[in-house]
Amino acid sequence: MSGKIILLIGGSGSGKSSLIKRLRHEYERVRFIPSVTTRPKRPTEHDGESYHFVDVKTFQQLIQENGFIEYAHVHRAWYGTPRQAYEEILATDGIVIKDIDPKGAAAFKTLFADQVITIFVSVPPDLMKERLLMRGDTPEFEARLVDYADAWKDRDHYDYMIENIDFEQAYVDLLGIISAYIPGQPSES
Ligand SMILES: Nc1nc2c(ncn2[C@@H]2O[C@H](COP(=O)(O)OP(=O)(O)O)[C@@H](O)[C@H]2O)c(=O)[nH]1
Ligand SMILES: Nc1ncnc2c1ncn2[C@@H]1O[C@H](COP(=O)(O)OP(=O)(O)O)[C@@H](O)[C@H]1O
Repeated sequence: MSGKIILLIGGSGSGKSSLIKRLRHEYERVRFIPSVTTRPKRPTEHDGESYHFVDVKTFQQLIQENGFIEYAHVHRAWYGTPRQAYEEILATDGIVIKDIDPKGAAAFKTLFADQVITIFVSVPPDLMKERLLMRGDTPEFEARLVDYADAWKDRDHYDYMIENIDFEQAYVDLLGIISAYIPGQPSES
């Protein structure tokens, strides 16, 4: 297996999804496989784009069928990485990017070792709070900030760290880390 998995770790509102969205827009060879979650869908989300939204019973069934590479309980919901789609990409020289919680990142490193590149996306807590409020996240808000404080303590465990204050700069920093792994040129769209 020669594919690469880029994992973005960071608190809610650190900008992981925005960085992934921009990268996918510019580099069509970078794949994104939506995870499966029991979290309620946000008004701006569509099923099958950011996530596949399922109920807890369906999630449990997928666990029993060995449908996940890893799964974890984060912020009151379950999240799982679909096994089949990942294994297909990893069997080729594909590149896949995803955001994941620290436990999931550790599981990926154990399973796929050097195929995995972990990047911690940091953001000052006051900006994070502002962005979450702008996104309309009021419930579970404090829990998300506490989780970020925990993740920050472990930031040295990751291969790289980028700071997302200015989005363009953060994106350039991300590209600087991963462009060597992206085959071909940016897409023209
Ligand atoms: N372990 C694991 N964590 C995931 C997966 N998908 C998303 N996450 C993480 O779950 C947390 C919550 O994600 P999300 O509901 O999108 O909230 P947001 O980070 O506030 O936008 C984040 O830390 C994600 O990186 C997955 O498949 N497995
Ligand atoms: N550098 C930035 N400056 C201002 N707003 C940002 C920046 N990065 C992300 N955002 C905004 O902050 C909110 C949370 O970003 P998002 O990418 O959803 O974070 P995450 O996926 O890490 O939870 C979104 O509304 C996004 O547009």
